[in-house]
Amino acid sequence: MNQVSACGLFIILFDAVLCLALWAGLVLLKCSSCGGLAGVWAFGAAKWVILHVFTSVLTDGKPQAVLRRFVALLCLLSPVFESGRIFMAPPSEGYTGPSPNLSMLLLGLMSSSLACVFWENLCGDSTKKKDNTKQDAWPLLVRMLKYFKPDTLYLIAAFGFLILGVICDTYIPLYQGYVIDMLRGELLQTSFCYAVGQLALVSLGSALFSSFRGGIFMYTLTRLNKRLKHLLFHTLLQQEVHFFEENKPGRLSSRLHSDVDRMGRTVAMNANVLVRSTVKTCLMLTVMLRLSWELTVLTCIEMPLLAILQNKYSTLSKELKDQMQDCQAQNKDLATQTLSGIHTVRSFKGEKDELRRFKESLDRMCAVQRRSSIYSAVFCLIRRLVTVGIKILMLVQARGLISSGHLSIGSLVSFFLYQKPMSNNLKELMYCCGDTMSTVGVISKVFSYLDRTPKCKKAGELAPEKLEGRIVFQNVTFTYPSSSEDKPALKSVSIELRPGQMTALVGPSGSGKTSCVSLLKRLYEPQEGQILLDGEPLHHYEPKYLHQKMALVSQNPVLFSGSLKYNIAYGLKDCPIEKVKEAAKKANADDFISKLEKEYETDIGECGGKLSDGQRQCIAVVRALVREPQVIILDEATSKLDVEVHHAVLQEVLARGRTVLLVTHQLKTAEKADHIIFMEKGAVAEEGTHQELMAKRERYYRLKEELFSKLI
Ligand SMILES: Nc1ncnc2c1ncn2[C@@H]1O[C@H](COP(=O)(O)OP(=O)(O)OP(=O)(O)O)[C@@H](O)[C@H]1O
Repeated sequence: MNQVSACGLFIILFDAVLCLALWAGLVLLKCSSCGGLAGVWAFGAAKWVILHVFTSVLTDGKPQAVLRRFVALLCLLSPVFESGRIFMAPPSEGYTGPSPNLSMLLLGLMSSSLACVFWENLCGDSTKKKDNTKQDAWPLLVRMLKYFKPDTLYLIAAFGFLILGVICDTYIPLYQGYVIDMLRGELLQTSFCYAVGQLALVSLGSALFSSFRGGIFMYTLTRLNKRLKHLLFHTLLQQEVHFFEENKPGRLSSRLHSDVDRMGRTVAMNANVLVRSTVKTCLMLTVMLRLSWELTVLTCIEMPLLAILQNKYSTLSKELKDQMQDCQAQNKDLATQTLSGIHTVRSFKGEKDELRRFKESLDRMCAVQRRSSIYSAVFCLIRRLVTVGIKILMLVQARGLISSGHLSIGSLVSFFLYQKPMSNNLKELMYCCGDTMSTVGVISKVFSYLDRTPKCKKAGELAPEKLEGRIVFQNVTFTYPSSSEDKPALKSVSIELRPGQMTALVGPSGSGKTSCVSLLKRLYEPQEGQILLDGEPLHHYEPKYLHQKMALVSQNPVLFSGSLKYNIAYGLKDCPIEKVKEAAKKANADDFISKLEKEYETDIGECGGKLSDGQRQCIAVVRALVREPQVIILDEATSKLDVEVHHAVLQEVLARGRTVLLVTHQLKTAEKADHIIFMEKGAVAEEGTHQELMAKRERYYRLKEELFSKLI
């Protein structure tokens, strides 16, 4: 930074020398002008080249961007200023160019240096960051606009009404000024009535077109939201199970609802504001320049100052908005988790802990909100100060113009009537740019979900009419995506499940039983080895067919709110009630269902909360049976059933030569199994019939006892 300041100082000195040389030359040659505006621009351009070379020499050919900007400012400020002066000067006055004046030289140097310092301090640091954001933002915004394609006609109508409304809006203050000027008694009554008529017409047009525009925009936005939410939900449902382990439901639901709403609203509303404010600003600027260019220039000075302020504020508030969103998602997750697990929280007396965690999360959110409100207050204060200062200058200028007869009172009133909406337009423009940029984060997150390709194998098409149900695990090794690679849940597991037989997977907690089931249901894919169903790899089968032919009943089945029939026939198209009843009878569930008030139409409440654990398991068994599967997996599925129901279920599932896989912790609950596979630490430890394994176990305990007694 010091090196940049030193170079800047040298550049200023060199520039002063160049300017002095020019003016000394002019004085010596007794030239009264430097060649008019063309001369000023030519000198500016020549100076730019010389200063650029000088800066390159100073910085060994690698001038910093800030120095390049400073050089450009030093060389171009004077020509731009002089061009402005000609443009504003009355046409009668001839232009001879700037006079050789030392104070003008100093003024030019000072204003360039101040402008440079002001710009670099306020915007310099973030320029690079912003450039990147802008680069990322454009493709996202363009892509977002593409989602409006099906609503093109609505949009054309809405923007058409918008432009018509804006045109009418713009002329309202002008006609108000005319009406005020017509109030003087000496003017004709008809002229007054004509002016009032014009005012009424544009006011009516403005109201009519604006309401049409608003209605059509809202309708278009609703359609867009519906489309985007549908698309996002569809994409989410395609993702593999691991995705849902990484992304909490609260966060996904927040993306699906608030984020999609926000991105649609922001882009649609801001496009609306952008067009409206741009058209309005151009029209108003034309009318204001016609009324008084001096007052217009003063109004325009306010704009860059407010723009810089707004820019800085938008960058800061974008960061805070992102933080705020994360805090909100975290809060939502915490609340959902606690409320949905209220039974566990209550039974462990965890209310205090949960309350403390929730309060900590709220505190974090409050801290972000506090920072946001401080920034907002400081921004408001500075903005107000700038606005008031400019207003005072305008009043002083207006007094001079009225007393010299260049401005009428009606025109001044019209001007002031334009001034407020004009600065509002600019504020809206700046706000909508900032707001759009701050929504880019949200848009990119939603798009990242939309673009995500599920990490599942391509769905197969195999759907044979007849399925035997022979399942073979061939050297299957599997590690959960969220686990480290050296901790596989299954290590080279090779097992066979035969049709017409019940095979039991027995083992202690964490031995890998559920992992086998998850692979069978294709919730995950093994890293090594393969699983064959009737000799074909599982992923060759059509997913819907596979899940229908291979039904899972888990220990804690998930039921949905709705009727019993809806839950039993879940995912099946046109499943008649007779079929549902038949399956319920097989699982001994028909008895308790027929005693319910509305039988199969009874609403079982949120997550089946109105049923007992055993009844929920029973419904899960019926849900599996109604699909008429060839393979049934019972993962501790009958642990909460009565003994008779348990036996009835086992008998039923074994009927029709089905392949049955029973998953249990204890050997004794697997006594009905034809074949038992004992698992330990993710591998098959032993295999055999119930008697064989029990005999082995008895031998093992006997040996242990003998050894123990010998030792004693
Ligand atoms: N979603 C998961 N992410 C990471 N690791 C997991 C996940 N689920 C299970 N594991 C790990 O995989 C290993 C095998 O777990 P698995 O659930 O298959 O055992 P299990 O025999 O079914 O246990 P239990 O009888 O208690 O259900 C364990 O070490 C466990 O920590």
